Amino acid sequence: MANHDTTLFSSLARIGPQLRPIMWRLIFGLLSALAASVVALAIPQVYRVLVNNALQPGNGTGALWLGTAVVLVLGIMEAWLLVLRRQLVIVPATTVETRMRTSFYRHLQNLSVEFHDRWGSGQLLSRAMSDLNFMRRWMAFGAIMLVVTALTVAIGVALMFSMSWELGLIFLAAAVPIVIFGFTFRRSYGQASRRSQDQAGDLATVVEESVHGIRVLKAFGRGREALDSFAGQAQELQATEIHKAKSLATFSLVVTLLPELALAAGLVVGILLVHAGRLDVGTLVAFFATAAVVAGPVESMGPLLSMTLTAKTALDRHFEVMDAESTITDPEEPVHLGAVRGTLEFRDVHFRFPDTPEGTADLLNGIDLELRAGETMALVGVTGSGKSTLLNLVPRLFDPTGGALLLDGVDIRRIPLAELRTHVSVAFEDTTLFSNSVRENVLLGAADHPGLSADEVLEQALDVAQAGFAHTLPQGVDTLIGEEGLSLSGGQRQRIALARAIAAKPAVLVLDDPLSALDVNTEERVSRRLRQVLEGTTTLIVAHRPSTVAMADRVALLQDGRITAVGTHAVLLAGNDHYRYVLASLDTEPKDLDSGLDDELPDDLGTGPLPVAVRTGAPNPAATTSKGTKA
Ligand SMILES: Nc1ncnc2c1ncn2[C@@H]1O[C@H](COP(=O)(O)OP(=O)(O)OP(=O)(O)O)[C@@H](O)[C@H]1O
Repeated sequence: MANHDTTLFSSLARIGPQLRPIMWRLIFGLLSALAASVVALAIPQVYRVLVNNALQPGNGTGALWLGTAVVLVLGIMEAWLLVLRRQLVIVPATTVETRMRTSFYRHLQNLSVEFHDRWGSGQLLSRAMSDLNFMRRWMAFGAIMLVVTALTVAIGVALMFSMSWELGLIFLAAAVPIVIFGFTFRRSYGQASRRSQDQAGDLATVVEESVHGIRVLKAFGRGREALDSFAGQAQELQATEIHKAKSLATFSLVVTLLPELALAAGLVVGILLVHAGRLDVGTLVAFFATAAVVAGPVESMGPLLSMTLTAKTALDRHFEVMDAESTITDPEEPVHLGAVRGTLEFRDVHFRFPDTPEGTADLLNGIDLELRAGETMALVGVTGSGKSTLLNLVPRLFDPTGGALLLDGVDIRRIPLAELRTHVSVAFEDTTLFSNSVRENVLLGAADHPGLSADEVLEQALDVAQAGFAHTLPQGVDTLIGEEGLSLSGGQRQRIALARAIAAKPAVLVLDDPLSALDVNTEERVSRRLRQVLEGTTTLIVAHRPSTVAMADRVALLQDGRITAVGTHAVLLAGNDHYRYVLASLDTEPKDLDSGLDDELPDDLGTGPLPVAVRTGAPNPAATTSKGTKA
């Protein structure tokens, strides 16, 4: 996944296309910083004239005042040019950062579940936030100052040579070890920088996971162990940071000390040259004033180089993600379904996870299953048999490694992804709610429905999922829920997630044990309403409880990667030993008892104006029309 062997220039060059729109402002920023340096270098030349002429005995004070005024004006110009650099680059640099962050986020959305299974969330978080922050600071300051510093040093050294080649040589001699040391510093600091950014990403993952799982950690009293493990990782990061700081300190020592030594040696040689009459005092003063101006940029070489190496690492890390290609892509020659009937066929479907060891049979090893339009099919199998995985294939969260899934006879890989996902709606057992209102969570996947307002769709979905409790929340359906909002019980969360799947009014509904956290009474009511709504919607539902199985028209038995039996509950119960065995092992109690007393809604609400057809096995014209419109 990670390519750590990129060169500094090849890595930094990758930001080129992002910079193109703001290139002119960056160039002007660079020119103003350069002009500030040139102005700073011009000031010593005024000293030279002052010392050689104005300060000579017998000369008037007029030249002294003029010289002082010129130095003052130059000083003000230098300060103004530095402010101008900031103003020129700050907006474009933050614009590039924002653009890159947004496209990073868009790319994350497009990457397959398989990618997200492999990457820690903290690694992605740190790449989206701190790495792009490093990159922006380098772009707005580091890159410009590195060029300006190099040019200032070059111009300053040329000026110093023009004043005295002997003294110039002394300073050049000091530069050689700095350059050699700079190369070794670059390599070792670059590696440490990479290590530290990766470790920071891992640490962010640990924080994210433990905040997410705080209840489990507390309940099992594992807070101490989690803290110890975190502290261990934090110390590793600290060690890397200390290593970085030490290495930067050594480099800074060299780049500060050598010019200082050169300055001392230059002072001795300079005075000897003045004594020998080969150098005038004004030039000697100007030489050392120039050396003082050049010393600043030379000393800033260390921090600037380290900033550049950190930016290189940040860009490498950014592009590692941006270069990852989604394995689940839109078809090159898409087929648009139009009105969807909702037949779903698994044809010799195979699936294995990429990390499955060689020689192991496929998890799904030749699934053949056909769901008729409008049919409710329960999927039953022992735990770990691959039921959830099979469900994930329907909205193409994973693609089969062999065989095909067909919706209305069309391979789903030939249907544009966005279109497929308007036809297929999902509710997972592990419910994810976003930090939004109930309304936004439920209407997340709901498209426009002819003749129905968003509020009506919301009400119907909440009603079917028996999620009327939402109206009793402090701000009703506008109450903020999810991670940063009100905490809901497991059963309440499940019902909101179920309402979300229903509100999308899909042709195919995929439900992964959606009622597992409900108490028996609520489950019974939800099941009854679901049965009414699901008429006309092809539904594949993983069942862990006999009551869920009872909702289905037919049951499919998943065994050893294959569908070994399909039939009604009664027929399978009478004639299939494995089915009886699986059923006997299914839960009869909810995993997270949710009393359901919070929403004692009348049971006889009727089906309301939901566009459902009477169950005939035939397609539901109303539902089909709305889906056709979405397509
Ligand atoms: N992302 C993944 N990478 C690798 N293996 C996985 C991944 N997700 C699931 N598995 C493995 O695939 C197998 C089937 O998992 P799956 O969740 O589909 O089973 P299931 O029948 O739904 O189980 P349950 O009834 O317990 O929910 C398990 O052995 C699981 O460890």
